Formats: sequence, C-alpha cells, structure tokens
Amino acid sequence: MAESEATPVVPSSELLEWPKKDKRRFLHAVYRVGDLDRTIKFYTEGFGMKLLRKRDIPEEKYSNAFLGFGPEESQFVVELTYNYGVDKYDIGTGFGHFAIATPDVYKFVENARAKGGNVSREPGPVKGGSSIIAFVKDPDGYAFEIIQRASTPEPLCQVMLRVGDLDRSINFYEKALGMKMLRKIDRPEQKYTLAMMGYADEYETTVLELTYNYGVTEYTKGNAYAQVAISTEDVYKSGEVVNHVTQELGGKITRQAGPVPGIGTKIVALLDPDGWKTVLVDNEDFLKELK
Ligand SMILES: C[C@@H](O)C(=O)SC[C@H](NC(=O)CC[C@H](N)C(=O)O)C(=O)NCC(=O)O
Repeated sequence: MAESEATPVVPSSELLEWPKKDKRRFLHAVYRVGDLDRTIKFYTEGFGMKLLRKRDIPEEKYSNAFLGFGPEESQFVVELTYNYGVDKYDIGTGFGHFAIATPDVYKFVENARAKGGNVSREPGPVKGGSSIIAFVKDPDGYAFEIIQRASTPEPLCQVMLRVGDLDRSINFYEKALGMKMLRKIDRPEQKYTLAMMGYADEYETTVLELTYNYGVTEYTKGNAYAQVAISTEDVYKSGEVVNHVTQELGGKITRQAGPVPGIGTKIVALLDPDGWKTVLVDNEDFLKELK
C-alpha cells in the first residue's frame, strides 16, 4: 500500500482523555527583559515578589531570574530571561498582561507607583463590570493587572493573551492541553469576550485569560513574551496526544517530547492557533531542577 493510502492510527479514547486526567498546573511564564537587576528590584520592592532563584548560562549568553509570591513547588512564578547585550524588546499587540490579586488594589498601586511603577490605569471598577482593577507597567512595559480579591492562595493569577477566534482557542486548550473553560464573559458594550481557561478554580489557581476583541483576528507578537510552562506527570503520553490533535486544532508542535540538551528536563512544546507557545514540562524533572 502506498504511504499516502495507509490507514491513519486512531488514538484511543483513553489517550485523548489523558490531558484531563494528568495532574497539571501552571509553573511559570517566560519572558525577556532588558535589565535583570532593574526588574528584580521593581518586582521585589514595587510588587512584593520574592527572588526565588537565579541562573547564568554563559555558554548560551543568557541569565534567568525566577520571582513569585511563594515557592515554585506550589505557585506560578515568572521566569525572566536576560540575553547578554539586549536591552530592549518589542512586546507586540497580542500579549495582554499578567495579573496580581491583592486585598487592597489602592494600597498596592500606591506602593508600586512610589517604587517607580508606571500606573497606566488608576484603581476603580472595571468598565462593564464591578471588580476593582488597576494596571501598572513594569520597566520593560509589560502590563500587570492588579485585581482586588479578599484572599488568594496564588496571587500571580492570570496570563492574558489576545486571540483571533475564541471558540477555536477554547477548543485547542481543552483538547490539546486538557484545560477547562472556567468562565466566559461577554462585554458587548466594550466589544470583547473573555474565556478563563485553567485546571482548577479561577480564584484558587492561575488561569489563562483569552481575550477576543470583536472583529480583530490578528495581532503582532513582538519578541518579548515567550511562553507559559505547564507540568505533566508523563511528558511522552502528553506528547502523543499533542501529536494526534495539535494540527487538526490549528496548532503546531515545535519540539517533540524529550530531554532538553544540556539541562535534561523532558519537555514537549507547541503553538496554539494564534502562535502562542506552551511548554509541557515533566514534573519530576522540574522538581529535580529546584533541588
Ligand atoms: C477579570 C476581568 O473582568 C477583567 O478584569 S477584564 C479587564 C478588561 N479587559 C479588556 O478590556 C479586554 C479587552 C481590551 N480591548 C484588550 O484587548 O485589552 C480591561 O482591561 N478593562 C479596562 C478598564 O479600564 O476597565
């Protein structure tokens, strides 16, 4: 039989259910900054984050710093990348913001402002809703939405990305990555719809906030924001699912499951239909990295 006529391998329903059964959580968001010490100073003093760890990879000419509100073993954190000699990046129009939940947005914003933060939106109710929010930009221009919540186990609570077709994206994140659509909000007066995608309660853990602006199907990506990393208990099984479904859902695999040369941590990487990257990271390898 000619290769093109071969019967396609049909994945078992058990395999396709795996992403929903896997124990997954958002580990970190990776993005590039122009001055690592400047961002560390601002995030620690202005936002109250902790510097969790740093590493320098001179042979690859970059350094990383991990910061967050709690330990990486249990909380979503940011992974900053500094590429030697590069002090400026283009954030593009597609990346939206990271969000920080806090019991007092007004107090939080005053402190961030006093430490040099650029308050691009003063605290007050969100247009079309009732949550108290504000926006603060960091030294590289990344936006942080500050959201009022009485308490939260995971203060770094959202990564917002703009997408060109919300249903296509929801389908992708459900089937390829096993997320649930936790909440959908349509604000016709503001001409946008949001979908909160994640693995557990939106108010307990970090979620991906997908934003569709009516009629806007394309955005620029720039070169600043890189990806989110998500844990998996079995990177090869996750890789098999991704191989079966990614293309038909409009995504693309950028790295097959396997160890990262030089580091050894096993990952599989894919792009969603808008080109946003997610890396699934073997949980055991990730925990080893932290030791
Ligand atoms: C949790 C949720 O309710 C929000 O906080 S939404 C925040 C809101 N988002 C948008 O407007 C998204 C659409 C926008 N055109 C975009 O692409 O960013 C927001 O930012 N509101 C601004 C305000 O001043 O209220």
